[in-house]
Amino acid sequence: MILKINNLVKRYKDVLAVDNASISIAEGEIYGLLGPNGAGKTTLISTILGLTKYDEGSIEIFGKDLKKNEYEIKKEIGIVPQDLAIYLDLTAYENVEYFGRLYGLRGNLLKERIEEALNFTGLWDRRKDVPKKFSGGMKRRLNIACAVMHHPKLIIMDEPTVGIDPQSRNLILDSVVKLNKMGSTIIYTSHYMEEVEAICSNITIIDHGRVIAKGTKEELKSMISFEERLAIDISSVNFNLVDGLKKVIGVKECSLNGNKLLIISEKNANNLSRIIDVILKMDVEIKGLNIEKPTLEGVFLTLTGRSLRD
Ligand SMILES: Nc1ncnc2c1ncn2[C@@H]1O[C@H](COP(=O)(O)OP(=O)(O)OP(=O)(O)O)[C@@H](O)[C@H]1O
Repeated sequence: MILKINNLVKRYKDVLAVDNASISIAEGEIYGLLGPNGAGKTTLISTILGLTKYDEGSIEIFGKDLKKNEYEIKKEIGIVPQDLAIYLDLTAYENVEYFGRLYGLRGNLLKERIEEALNFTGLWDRRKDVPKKFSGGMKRRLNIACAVMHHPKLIIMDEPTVGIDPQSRNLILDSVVKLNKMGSTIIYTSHYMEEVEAICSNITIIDHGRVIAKGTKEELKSMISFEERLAIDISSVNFNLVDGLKKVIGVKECSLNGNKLLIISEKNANNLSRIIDVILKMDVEIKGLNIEKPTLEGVFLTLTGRSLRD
């Protein structure tokens, strides 16, 4: 395991920010930490980085106790914080160079890594510009270039796509996948479930400082996929249709709302072709069909009764 958090507790006076959390992350993963604002993601990350002291539990990184090996461990971690950590008066190139020197890189290796980091964040052509002239998304990308240019074993990204344009967002998501392929394990925190769904292999969902669910995307979704929902737009209303569809094996419920049929079937009913057959035999045309799949947002909603978004 690259990171092992056991029964971690962190209190800020009366606020229990992390409540007995246990998380294990294997090498090579893009691991998603998903939770709404205030769930405790940032606190969890600062304890992993040794920036915030915790009250109970333990943290092991690269198989070593964090408290006893903090300096050695931190050298191998790259952090992309929520707040920008770049120098607005230095050029993009000088910013990455500055961090490279801090990590102890010199000479040709330093030059290679600067070029690599600026290229894969899409900023090489803007290397001579100062970030004062950059958009929010470009500044965020420069932040990433600075944080990862030393090829750390573990990269922690704290909501790197909040409030930025879609082009920068896509570039950042692509660069996360590239960094992972280049050998880094990545912890990615977000409250955008579609991002976590797109890039993460394993996910922990936290709420009010507690781990409320963890597993692969499929495992999490199967927690709520005890039924399958199908919405069908039809050309004309035929009331015999609902009765006919209710007789199809596996159909639990069928209702008609205007020209839209909603059919709920048991999980793995495999009855789509039978359903279509029944509709077409009644001379009703199918205008559209949508199989509603379970989402991580749905998992969160089912477990907490609330949406992930503010
Ligand atoms: N320094 C602090 N002092 C007191 N309370 C704090 C402090 N930092 C965080 N908290 C509280 O701890 C809880 C967890 O906050 P945290 O910032 O870790 O959540 P988060 O999931 O990262 O949210 P966000 O996405 O908004 O950053 C919140 O209730 C927050 O108000």
